Amino acid sequence: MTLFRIKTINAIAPEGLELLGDEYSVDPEDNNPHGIVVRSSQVDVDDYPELLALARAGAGVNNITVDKATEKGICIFNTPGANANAVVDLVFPMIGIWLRNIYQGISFCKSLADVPPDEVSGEVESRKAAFRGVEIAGKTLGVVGLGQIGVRLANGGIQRFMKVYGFDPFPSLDNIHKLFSEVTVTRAMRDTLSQADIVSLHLPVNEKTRGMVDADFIAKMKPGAILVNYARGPIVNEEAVLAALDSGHLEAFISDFPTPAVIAHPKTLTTPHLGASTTESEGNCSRMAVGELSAYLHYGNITHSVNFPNIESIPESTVQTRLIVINKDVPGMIAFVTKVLGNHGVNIVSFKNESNGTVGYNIIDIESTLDQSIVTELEANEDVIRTRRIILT
Ligand SMILES: NC(=O)C1=CN([C@@H]2O[C@H](COP(=O)(O)OP(=O)(O)OC[C@H]3O[C@@H](n4cnc5c(N)ncnc54)[C@H](O)[C@@H]3O)[C@@H](O)[C@H]2O)C=CC1
Ligand SMILES: O=C(O)CCC(=O)C(=O)O
Repeated sequence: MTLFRIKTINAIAPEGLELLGDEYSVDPEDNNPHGIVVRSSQVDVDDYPELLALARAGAGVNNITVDKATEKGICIFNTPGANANAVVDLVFPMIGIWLRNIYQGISFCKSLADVPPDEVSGEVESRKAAFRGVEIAGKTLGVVGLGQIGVRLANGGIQRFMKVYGFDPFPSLDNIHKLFSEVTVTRAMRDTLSQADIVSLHLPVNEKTRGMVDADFIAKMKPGAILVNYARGPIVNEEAVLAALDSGHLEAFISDFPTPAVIAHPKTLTTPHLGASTTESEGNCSRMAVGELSAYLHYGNITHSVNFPNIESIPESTVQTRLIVINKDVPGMIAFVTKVLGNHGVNIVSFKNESNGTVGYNIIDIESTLDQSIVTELEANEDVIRTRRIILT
């Protein structure tokens, strides 16, 4: 029997979707789903009246109306780290492609297709000097954003015999602990920028970082440095970058977010938002997204939400009803919920609460059914955002 309707948007790897059992329908055409799995397409949660949760199979959630979702009690997940290796696995080759003039070298080889066969090796040897490059080893890498991707990139730089500097204004302890000790973490961004031959961006786009890479940012970079953007297009002020490429202050701009002006510039290399596009990464993201979504839909448990607190509670076998109360994070809500339930003689087996400063989330296990009238009473409180009654079988 179908309990939950899932809508997929974009190509979601089957490895994850296959984990959903018979209780789920999965349909890209479903316009009234309980859950959504999406990659980079724009999603406005207002378009889905019964939506409970959305999982972004990836890291960035700038394509989703997260603030609206919070107001409506819709849980938004992402899949931290699931595609990080794929990004790192592309950024280093892209830097190498620029430094070693690979692109020009490949075009040159293609141009030899019409040359008589006995002349090809002569042409190769006599003209290859034009494509001489420089090595990654020995260069200094600056990583802006030491999250899942940034830490792997910084460590990868050390493994490639680079000097590595990194900056992050809000580093998580988990990520910092994974950094190799050879990486220098600077307290100010300018100290990373001023040291680096190659600056790579690995931070989210938000109201604080939109346009962050402007003329001032670029002026703090070493003359002749290379800028790499595999984070998000709008973090970079394109005009400032193009001006710096023209003046020579930047040697090159390597980006996953092509625009007409960037593509047209001779000192750029672009890929079509390919950072996460590997079989392995798509499988990882899909499996993680589906796991998060099903734990939420079945049990109300939360891991890796970007707008709700993390919380997990395993129900006792005697529990019949799991009541979820999602509320604004204001004082007195636990007392309010327990009072309403107590007034109606409801025996609480387990009460678990977490908050993230904006949303309070309560998992309340009950050994009986729960009347709709009690839920209605809870929902009448203006600080209650949403409730769910999950019947455990
Ligand atoms: N090109 C692609 O296909 C992909 C792009 N991305 C982009 O890369 C971004 C980073 O991904 P993850 O490392 O997985 O995320 P993450 O959340 O693990 O790390 C982001 C880091 O950026 C830091 N940060 C925030 N504001 C900052 C600022 N002003 N300056 C420096 N650091 C700042 C955060 O503190 C955090 O440590 C994502 O938000 C996404 O936009 C992610 C995956 C694939
Ligand atoms: O799913 C994709 O291809 C894009 C991945 C991405 O940009 C992200 O995870 O933030």
